[in-house]
Amino acid sequence: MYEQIKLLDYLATRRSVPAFQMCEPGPSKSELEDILKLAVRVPDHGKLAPWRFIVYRGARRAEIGEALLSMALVKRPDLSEEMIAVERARFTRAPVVIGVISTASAHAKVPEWEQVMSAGAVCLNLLMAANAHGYVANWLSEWFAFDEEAFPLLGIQPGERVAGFIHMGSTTFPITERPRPALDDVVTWVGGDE
Ligand SMILES: Cc1cc2nc3c(=O)[nH]c(=O)nc-3n(C[C@H](O)[C@H](O)[C@H](O)COP(=O)(O)O)c2cc1C
Repeated sequence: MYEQIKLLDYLATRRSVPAFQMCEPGPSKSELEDILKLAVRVPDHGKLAPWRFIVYRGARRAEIGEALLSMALVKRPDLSEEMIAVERARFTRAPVVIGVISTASAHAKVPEWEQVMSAGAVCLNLLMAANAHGYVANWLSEWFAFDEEAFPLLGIQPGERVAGFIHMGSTTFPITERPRPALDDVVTWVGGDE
């Protein structure tokens, strides 16, 4: 499992697992505290900590799913049975969901863009910290990350934005690789020699 391997091997094989392939157990509260302590160790211009966490656990996850389903049905009363089940299960696929909330705002010295990117770094760090504790994880957003009508339900304040909902748990599925970009497609070399 991930917690036993060398950093280089980890980075070369790290993968997310789809939330619907997750199961119990998820991290305990004390493991989550350890995971969150690791996650906040990110580059953060100005030491503003322009992000915060909302940890969704236990029975409340099912209540949130029911409420999201009600909201989805108001927008799309013709939702298929399959999508009704999907909406209902949004927060119960994984044992733990952590909302990474960007609190970025205008600042005299630190561009808001940099504050937002720091929240993205927190999300990746959360995936890695979960893996280091033996759990699988996935960084999702989904429609309610962009629908401010859902924010009160999720505990998100006006003006805040969702960097991601990080799902964590265990899995019985094999973790498969996915295609990665070819370096030639994404790298421009400037200067240097062979
Ligand atoms: C900001 C962000 C939001 C994402 N939201 C979703 C989503 O809502 N639904 C989805 O299926 N995948 C979403 N993904 C992609 C998943 O994280 C996907 O499983 C991931 O790209 C797998 O990559 P990895 O195996 O390298 O971790 C999102 C990724 C990012 C970076």
